Amino acid sequence: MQAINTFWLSCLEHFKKELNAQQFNTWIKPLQLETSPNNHTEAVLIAPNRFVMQWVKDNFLSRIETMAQAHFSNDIRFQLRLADQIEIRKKAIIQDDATPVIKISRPSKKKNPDYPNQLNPNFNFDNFVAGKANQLARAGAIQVAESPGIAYNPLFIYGGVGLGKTHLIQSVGNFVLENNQQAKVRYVHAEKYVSDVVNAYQHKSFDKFKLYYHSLDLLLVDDVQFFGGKNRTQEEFFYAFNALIEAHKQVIITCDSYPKEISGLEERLVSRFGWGLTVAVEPPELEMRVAILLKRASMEKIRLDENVAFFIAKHIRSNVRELEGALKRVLAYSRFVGHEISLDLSKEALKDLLAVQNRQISIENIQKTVADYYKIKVSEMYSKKRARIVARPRQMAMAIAKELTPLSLPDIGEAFGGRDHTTILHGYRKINELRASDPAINRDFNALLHILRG
Ligand SMILES: Nc1ncnc2c1ncn2[C@@H]1O[C@H](COP(=O)(O)OP(=O)(O)OP(=O)(O)O)[C@@H](O)[C@H]1O
Repeated sequence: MQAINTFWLSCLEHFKKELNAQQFNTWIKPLQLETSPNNHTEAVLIAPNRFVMQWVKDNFLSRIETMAQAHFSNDIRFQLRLADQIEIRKKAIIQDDATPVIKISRPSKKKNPDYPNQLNPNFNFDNFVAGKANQLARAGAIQVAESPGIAYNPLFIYGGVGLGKTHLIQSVGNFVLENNQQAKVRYVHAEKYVSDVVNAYQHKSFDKFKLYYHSLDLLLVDDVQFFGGKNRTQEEFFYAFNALIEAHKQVIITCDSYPKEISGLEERLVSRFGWGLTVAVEPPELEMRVAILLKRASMEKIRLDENVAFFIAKHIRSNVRELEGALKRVLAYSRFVGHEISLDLSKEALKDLLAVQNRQISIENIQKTVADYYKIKVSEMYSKKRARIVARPRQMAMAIAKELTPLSLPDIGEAFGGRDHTTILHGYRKINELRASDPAINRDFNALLHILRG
C-alpha cells in the first residue's frame, strides 16, 4: 500500500506546517501507520496511548479522512488503535543494544531502606491553577495519579523554569500517598540522583541503591536534563527505568526540553522517555497569571484586589515563580509600612524590580543580545543587508521586541534603521512560523527570552 504510505507522509508534512512543534510532537508524530497489503480501503493509525488516541479521534481524524478523500479516487477509512505497549518495549529493548535488562526480583519479606519520600505536602492539585498553558500536563498528571502504572508510563513533562512542573509531579506523589499510605513514592531531583550514584560508587553500595530505586511504586525525577553527559548515572537510571516500567510501576519525569533535545542523553533513554505521554507546560497568559495570584493570596489569607493582581501580572510575565516572588514583595512591603495592599503600594513595592526589568528589556538591549547570540555586529540590526546570516537574526530581534516591549510596530521599525511597520510584522510572523516548524529556531527564541528576562 505504497499509495497510503505516500499519502500519510504528505499528511505529516501538512500537520507539521499547520501545528506548532509541541502540538505536532504530542499528537501527530507518535502515530504509526499500519496498512495491510490485502486491504486497499482501510488504514490503521496506531496511537501510543489512550490520551493521544482520543485526542486524535476528536480533533484530527475527520481532517485526515477529508484529506484522504481529496487524495484518492476510492474511499479510505482510517481507524485508530492503541499500541501494544509490551510489544513496543520489547522491540525497543532488542533494538537498543546488547545491554541486558536487569531484572530485580522484588524483595518479598526484606524491608526496603526507609527513605523519606521528599514530597512537599503543599504541592497538590487543589492549589494548582489550571489554564491553557498547563491543560494537557495537568490532565495527564491527574490521570496518572488516579491510575499509576496504567495510564501513561512514563509521563514526561517539559517546559521552562518556574512553570509548575515540580508542583505538578509532587501533586501526583501526594495524591497517590493519600490513597495508599503504603505506596513507596520517591521524589528526587536529578542532581540528587546523580549524587546518589556517586555515593553508591564511593561506598560500593550499588546493590542497596538498586534495591531501593527498583522497588518503588512511583518515582518522580525532576529536571532530568541534569543527566546529560553523566554516563554512569544514565546507565543506572536506564536499569531503574526498565525495572519499574516492566513491573508496571509509575515513572514521571520533568525536563526543561523535549526528550530529543536534551544534550548528552543516550539514545536509549531518549526513546524510552517517549514511550508514554510527553506534554509541555507553557508560560501562563495574563488571565491565568492573575488567577494564580488570587489563588496564592487566598491561600495566604491576604486581601488582594483584582486590579492589583492585574497590575502585578501585567508586569511580571516570565514565570510563576517570579510572579509569586513579586506578590511576596508586595506583601512584605505592606506589612513593613503598615498599610493595606493597594495599587499605589504595589507600584512602590515593585519599583526597583520594574525599573530593572524596563531597563533590561529596552530595544537596544534586545538588539545587542540577539547580535551577540548570533555573533553578528549590532550594526547589522539597522543595516539593509538581506543575506540570511544577518536577516534572520534581525527578524528574531524584531519578533522579540514585539514580544517583550510595549512599543508599537512603527516604533520598533524606527529602532531597526527606520523600517516600515509592515516589515516588522512580516519579521514577527516569519519567526513565529519558523518556531512551529523548526525546533532550533524555537530553542533560540526561548533562550533569548530567557537571557533578556534575566
Ligand atoms: N499553575 C499553577 N498554579 C499555582 N501555582 C503554581 C502554578 N504553576 C507554578 N506554580 C508555583 O510556582 C512556583 C514554581 O513552580 P515549580 O517549582 O513547580 O516550577 P518548575 O517548572 O518545576 O521550575 P524548575 O524548572 O525551575 O524546577 C511554585 O511555588 C509553584 O507552586
